[in-house]
Amino acid sequence: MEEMMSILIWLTVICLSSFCIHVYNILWMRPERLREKLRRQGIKGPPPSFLTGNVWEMKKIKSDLMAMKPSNEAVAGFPTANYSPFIFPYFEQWRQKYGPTYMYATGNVQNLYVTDPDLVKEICLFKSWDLGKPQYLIAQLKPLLGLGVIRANGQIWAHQRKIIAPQFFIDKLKGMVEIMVESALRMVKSWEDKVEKEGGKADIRVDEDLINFSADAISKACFKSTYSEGTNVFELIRLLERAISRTNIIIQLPIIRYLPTKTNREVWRLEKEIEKLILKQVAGGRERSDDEKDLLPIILEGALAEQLGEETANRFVVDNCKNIYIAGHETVSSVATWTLMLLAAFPEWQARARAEVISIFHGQPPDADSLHKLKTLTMVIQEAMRLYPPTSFIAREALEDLKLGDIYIPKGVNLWIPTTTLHRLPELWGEDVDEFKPERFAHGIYGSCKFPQAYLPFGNGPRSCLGQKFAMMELKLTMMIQETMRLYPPTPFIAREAFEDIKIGVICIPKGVNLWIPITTLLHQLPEVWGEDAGEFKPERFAHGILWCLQVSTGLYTFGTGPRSCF
Ligand code: HEM
Repeated sequence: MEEMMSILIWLTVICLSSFCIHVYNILWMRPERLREKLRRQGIKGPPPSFLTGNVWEMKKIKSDLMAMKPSNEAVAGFPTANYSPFIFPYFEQWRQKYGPTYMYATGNVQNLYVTDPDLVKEICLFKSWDLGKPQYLIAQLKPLLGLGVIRANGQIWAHQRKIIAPQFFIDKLKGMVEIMVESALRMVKSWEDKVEKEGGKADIRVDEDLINFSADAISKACFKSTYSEGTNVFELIRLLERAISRTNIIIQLPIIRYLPTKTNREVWRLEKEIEKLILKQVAGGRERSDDEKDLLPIILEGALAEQLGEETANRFVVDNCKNIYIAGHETVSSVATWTLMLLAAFPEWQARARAEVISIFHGQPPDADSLHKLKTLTMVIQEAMRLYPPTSFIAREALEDLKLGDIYIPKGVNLWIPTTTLHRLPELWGEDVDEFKPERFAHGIYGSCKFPQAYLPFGNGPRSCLGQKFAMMELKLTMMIQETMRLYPPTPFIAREAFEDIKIGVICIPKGVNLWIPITTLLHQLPEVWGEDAGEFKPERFAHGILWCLQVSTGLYTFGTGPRSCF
């Protein structure tokens, strides 16, 4: 009996120590071996701590920065100043110290930060499946993205990309213009109603509306015919997104995701509900004729034709529905919001973009064929995405040992390309890198900077954004709303009250009198201001900017003018 006990004790000790060795190996030895291989090639980086890597240092650098007041220089540069050193101060500091390519660790995940343009190009254009999306992110975001096209690797990814990509070819997208216009018009109408209801002026949270607009457009593309049920799916996906963001963890141990914590239980419940709803709608959608089919049933049929089997095909549709929604709504709304902001801050570009829209569409509803003619608007959007790319990083993991340029990357290293930094490197873009200059794109992306592969709002190469054309169409259509502003500005009146007796021009205005300037009826269509053809769409009036086309310099009141103008 005693002998048995001692054997049991020994066995327990052996099991426990091998478990501890295993955990120690995962948490420290494995990343340390990767670091050693990188160090031997001359790659440097901040020294990591056990368990947390460089996370505490990142937090400290950030909190030190937050404790300081923003410099006047940064404030003065708004809205185009470089924000990257404020949001990711650790990356900027380390880049100054260790050069354009350095290593750092987040918990037990070993990373390589890359801003060397040649290496960036190699990474993006690398075709082998040995380079894929980071595995730890796949695990962390599994309930949200499953094994859909955004996170999948290897054969599974290739299958999905092959089926989904054709749905975003230009001939398929043509049919979506109508859907997008419908969503955009609904948004503008809601603004007009609000302005009217609130007596001629209203505060509008444009960013929130644009998120709803882009979500609306994606919902309709996926679930055209069962749109209202589709909206429910996307509401649940938003809840799931929020729940997952609460499970952010530093140390990557798979077991944490299986513990029945409150958040994990909520995530599991939402996952099930979403799956049930999507499959119900896809089943209904499949019964429709080919012409009326929505995106998801088409994807499902593609998956079945690839002989993936019913269960895998269902999984494929559910995951990719979530993927398309997540990839496509906040990215588009972020670019749309920044573009509107920049157009408001740079009225000369606003006028040029508007003139172009009017000259091409003559007040007619937009169609897909004419959208590509909007050269100025395209330049403006491209410059907005350079200054404010919605995706801050392109991420990859070496799934096998591989060589990129002169660097040997051991299996397990994660590569991070910071687009926000690459888009602001003076050595690539010139000394005016922080200025809003859409004209840098006058000869396309290839003529825009010394190393065009460093312009990565949509990524580049085999994993580049599938929805790029869809997004550009959506963005151009959103911006076209601007075009209607001269004849139909969202604010019909500019209102002021005289708080004292004052003199304006030759008129004495007594205290208490309210002044109403009717933008719509008078100024934007006034023949004395715009000429006898005031009521017509005439783009050429903006050919040399706003001031040139007006007979009085402040006739374009879309955003107001002077000290109380829209900022
Ligand atoms: C302005 C809007 C958008 C931006 C800036 C954007 C940006 C990106 C970026 C940076 C990537 C990763 C590229 C890489 O890792 O190399 C990506 C991937 C992807 N995007 Fe977009 N995206 C936008 C809109 C959309 C829309 C509207 C959709 C769908 C309707 C979409 C679907 C996808 C998909 C499916 C992928 C994964 C592709 C793959 O891994 O094979 N995106 N996007």
